[in-house]
Amino acid sequence: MIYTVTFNPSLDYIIHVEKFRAGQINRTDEELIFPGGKGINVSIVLKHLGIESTAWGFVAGFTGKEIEKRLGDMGVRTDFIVSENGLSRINVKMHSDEETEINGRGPKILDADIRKLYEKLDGLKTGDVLILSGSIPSSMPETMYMDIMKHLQGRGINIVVDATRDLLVKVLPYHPFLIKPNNHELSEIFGTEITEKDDVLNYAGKMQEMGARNVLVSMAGEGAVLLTEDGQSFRAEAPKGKVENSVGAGDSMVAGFMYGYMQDHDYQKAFEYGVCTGSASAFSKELATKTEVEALLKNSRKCFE
Ligand SMILES: Nc1ncnc2c1ncn2[C@@H]1O[C@H](COP(=O)(O)OP(=O)(O)O)[C@@H](O)[C@H]1O
Ligand SMILES: O=P(O)(O)OC[C@H]1O[C@](O)(COP(=O)(O)O)[C@@H](O)[C@@H]1O
Repeated sequence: MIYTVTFNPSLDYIIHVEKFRAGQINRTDEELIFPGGKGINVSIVLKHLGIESTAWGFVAGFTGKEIEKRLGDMGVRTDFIVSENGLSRINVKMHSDEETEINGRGPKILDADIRKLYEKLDGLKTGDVLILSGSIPSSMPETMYMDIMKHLQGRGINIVVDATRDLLVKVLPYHPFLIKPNNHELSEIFGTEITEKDDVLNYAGKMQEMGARNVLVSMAGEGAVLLTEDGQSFRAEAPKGKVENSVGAGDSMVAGFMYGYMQDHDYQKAFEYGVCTGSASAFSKELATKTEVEALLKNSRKCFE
């Protein structure tokens, strides 16, 4: 069974403003609202690909209720912990000449809420997949993901981590099955700009030396690279298409990779599904559907040569 954990779910409010001017009144010409947060997006895309998962995490207030309701309408199974403190955030994604994002801090999560999460984690079984994804509310320690991995050590659970900076670096000694930084996040970790695929692979290798098993690095419109625990490396150009909304492309990539991997444990296939699912989401207003992913896979063979 697959479980995703989203510490800081959101309602993603996606707006289009023809010409955004800072410091002035701007008006939108299109508004969309979706449940979001990285683990939640992974659960939605897995559902689109035909795989059931359960979305765990913390929700609060009326926004939290709306997130839960919308996921239920999509057929995504949720088992959230309802926090009595504040509101789940609304993250604004503005498309104008550029894409601008303002992500909220999120509600305060109490120790009692965290204990409830650990009760759920204690029910995990050998072979389960746990996907820890996204930021944590600012009230929580940067050791949170590491603490969870430490707690689950030796239980045979495959853990995927998609997070930034310390939250990610601290889990490496606990050997996550997969990490998916983008090249900018990798650059932040190593304090140097990493843009070329050769360099990305080199730094992905350093993340492996620090303990990661498989390292998938996304590079938005430049594609991706993968370094596997059995010593293989893969590179891909990004499939070509018109970008409609790249929010959730990284999460879609994680879902696509896990879907591809679960077919027959083949890393090439996992990588191809990962890249094409990421791009299919970027080329669509909403998160990718299975039909969109498979059409892109068929038409993007050149990207993997
Ligand atoms: N502009 C784009 N054109 C084509 N594919 C894209 C584009 N942006 C993202 N993707 C696809 O989605 C994947 C993840 O995107 P990326 O933006 O790197 O992730 P994140 O959202 O985590 O930063 C990329 O590796 C690529 O396959
Ligand atoms: O938890 P964070 O890092 O603040 O990110 C939350 C945001 O990331 C998203 O999950 C999208 O992530 P990606 O574009 O990186 O795939 C949004 O749905 C959400 O608003």
